[in-house]
Amino acid sequence: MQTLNDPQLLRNHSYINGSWHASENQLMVTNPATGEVIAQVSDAAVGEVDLAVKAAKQAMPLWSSLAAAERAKLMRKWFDLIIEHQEDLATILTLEQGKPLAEARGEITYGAAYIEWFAEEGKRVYGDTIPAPSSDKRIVITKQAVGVVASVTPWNFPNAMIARKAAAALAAGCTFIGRPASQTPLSALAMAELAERSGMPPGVFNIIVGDDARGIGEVLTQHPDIAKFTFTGSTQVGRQLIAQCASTIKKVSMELGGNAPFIVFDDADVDAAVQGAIASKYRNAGQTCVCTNRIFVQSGIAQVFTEKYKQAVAKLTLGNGLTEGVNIGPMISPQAVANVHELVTASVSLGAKVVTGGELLEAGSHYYPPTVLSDVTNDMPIAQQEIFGPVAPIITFDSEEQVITLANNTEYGLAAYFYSRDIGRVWRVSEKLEYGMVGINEGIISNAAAPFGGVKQSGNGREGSKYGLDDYLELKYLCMGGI
Ligand SMILES: NC(=O)C1=CN([C@@H]2O[C@H](COP(=O)(O)OP(=O)(O)OC[C@H]3O[C@@H](n4cnc5c(N)ncnc54)[C@H](OP(=O)(O)O)[C@@H]3O)[C@@H](O)[C@H]2O)C=CC1
Ligand SMILES: O=C(O)[C@H](O)CS(=O)(=O)O
Repeated sequence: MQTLNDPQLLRNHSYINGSWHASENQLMVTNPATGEVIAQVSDAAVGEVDLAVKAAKQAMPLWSSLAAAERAKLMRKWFDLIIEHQEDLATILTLEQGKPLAEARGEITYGAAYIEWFAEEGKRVYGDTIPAPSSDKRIVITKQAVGVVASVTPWNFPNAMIARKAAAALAAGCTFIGRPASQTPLSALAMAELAERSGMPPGVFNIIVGDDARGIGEVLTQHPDIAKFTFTGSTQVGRQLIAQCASTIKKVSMELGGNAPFIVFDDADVDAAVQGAIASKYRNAGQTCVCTNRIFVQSGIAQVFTEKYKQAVAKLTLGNGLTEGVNIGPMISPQAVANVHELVTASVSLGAKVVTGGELLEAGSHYYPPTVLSDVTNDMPIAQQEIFGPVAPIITFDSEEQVITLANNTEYGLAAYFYSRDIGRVWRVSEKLEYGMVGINEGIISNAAAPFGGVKQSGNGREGSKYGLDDYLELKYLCMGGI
C-alpha cells in the first residue's frame, strides 16, 4: 500500500455504532491498475446488518433533536478533516478504484462540498403557516427528519456518492447506514474514521462492508426500522431495489444509468465543443453516469470536429492513476473492458469505423485505449447502450428537429449536453431535451449547488442544491382548533 501520511485512515472493518466491527470472513480489495491485493476487509454477513440498523435507530432521538446548528458544527468539523486529509483520501481512492490522482483529489473536494453545503442547508429547513378556512383554527406546517436512512453506492465514485447522500441525511436530522460497493470499501471506511474524529455520536454514521450485495440489500430495502432508501447504480438494479422497498413503503431516491447525448450544432464554437466533449467523455475512463455516451455533430462541421477531436484524444495518456500526468486510468475490471469492446466490435460490424483506439490490449488487462468511432447510427449497440467506458461514438445529423428526436430516443434521461451560440436554439433545444440535467456550452455540470438527478429510467429524486434535503424530510401538518 502506498505510504499514507496518516495510516490510521486505512480501516478494514465495518464501522457500526461508533466502533470497528470485525467479521469472521474477509474480502479482498485489489488495485485495478496492477491487480495486486491492497487490503483485506471484514466481510460482514447479512446477519450483522441488523446491528447497524439498531445503532442508527437508537441514535435517531439524540441526533434529530439536536439543533440544526449543532449538527452543522459536527458536519463542518467532518468537512475540515476531509479537506485536511485530502491527499491520503485521494491516494486510497485511486488505489482501490483506479482513477487518476488528480481526479481523485477532485472527487474528495466534490464530496466534501456536499457536506459543507448541507451543513448550512440544514439550518434553513423552513416550515409554513397557511390561512385556515375558519377563524377558530390555525394551520402550521413543520418539517422533520424522515428517520433512519440506508444507502447503497457504486464503485465509480467511492467517496462522493456516499458524501452526497450522507450529507443531506445528517443535515436533515437522519441517521445513516452506508453500504459501499465491495470493490471500493476503503474510501467509505476512511470517511467513517474522520466522522468519528469529528465527534459524530455513535450510530449516526455507519458503514457496513459486505460482499453479499443482494443479501445486504434485501435487509436495507425491507427492514421496518429503515425509513428511506437511496441508491446510486445501474437502472437494472435500481428497479429491483425499488420493488424491494415497496413492502415497507420506504421513501426512495434513485440515481441510475444514463445515455448522454452531446450535440454540436454548426453555430457552435467547435474548439470549445471538442474540449467539452473530451472532459465529459473520458472523465473516470468514461465510467460515470453523466459521461457523454453519443456525440451528435451537425453534418456541415462533422469533418472538422472529428479531426480536432481525434487530435485531442491523441494527447490523452493512459496508465496507472498514481502516475502524474495520466489522464485515463484502468477500468474497474477486465469484464468491464470486455463489455465495452463488445459494444465496439458489434457496432463496427454494423458499419461504424474506428477513428482511433478500439483495440484490446493484453489479455485480462484493465486498460482500454481512448476510442473514437465515426459513421455511427443511433440504432447501433454503442449508441443504444450505456457504454461506461472510454469510447466516443460520433453520429452526424442534419436538422435540429432530427437530432432532438435522436437524442431523446433512449430509456434514459439523466444528463444531456449541447453547444450552440444561437440564443433561440438554446431555449428551444433546452426545453425539448428529455433529461434532468442539460449542459449548454459546458461538459462538466456536477456540483453541490445544483440538483443532480434524472427522469425516465435514470431515476428519481435530486441530490445536492436547496432541493436535495426534501428527500430526507417529512412535512407535518398541525391543525390547531379552539382558537
Ligand atoms: N446515476 C448515477 O449517479 C450513477 C449511475 N451508475 C450506473 O451504475 C452502472 C455501473 O455501476 P455498477 O456499480 O456496476 O452498478 P450496479 O448497479 O451493479 O452496482 C451498484 C451498487 O449496487 C450493488 N448491488 C448490485 N446488485 C445489487 C442487489 N441485487 N441488491 C443490492 N445491491 C446491489 C453493488 O454492489 P457490488 O458492487 O458489491 O456488487 C454496488 O454497490 C452504470 O449503469 C452506471 O450508469 C453508476 C454511478 C452513478
Ligand atoms: O456516479 C456518477 O457517475 C456520478 O453521479 C457522476 S458525478 O456526480 O460525479 O458527475
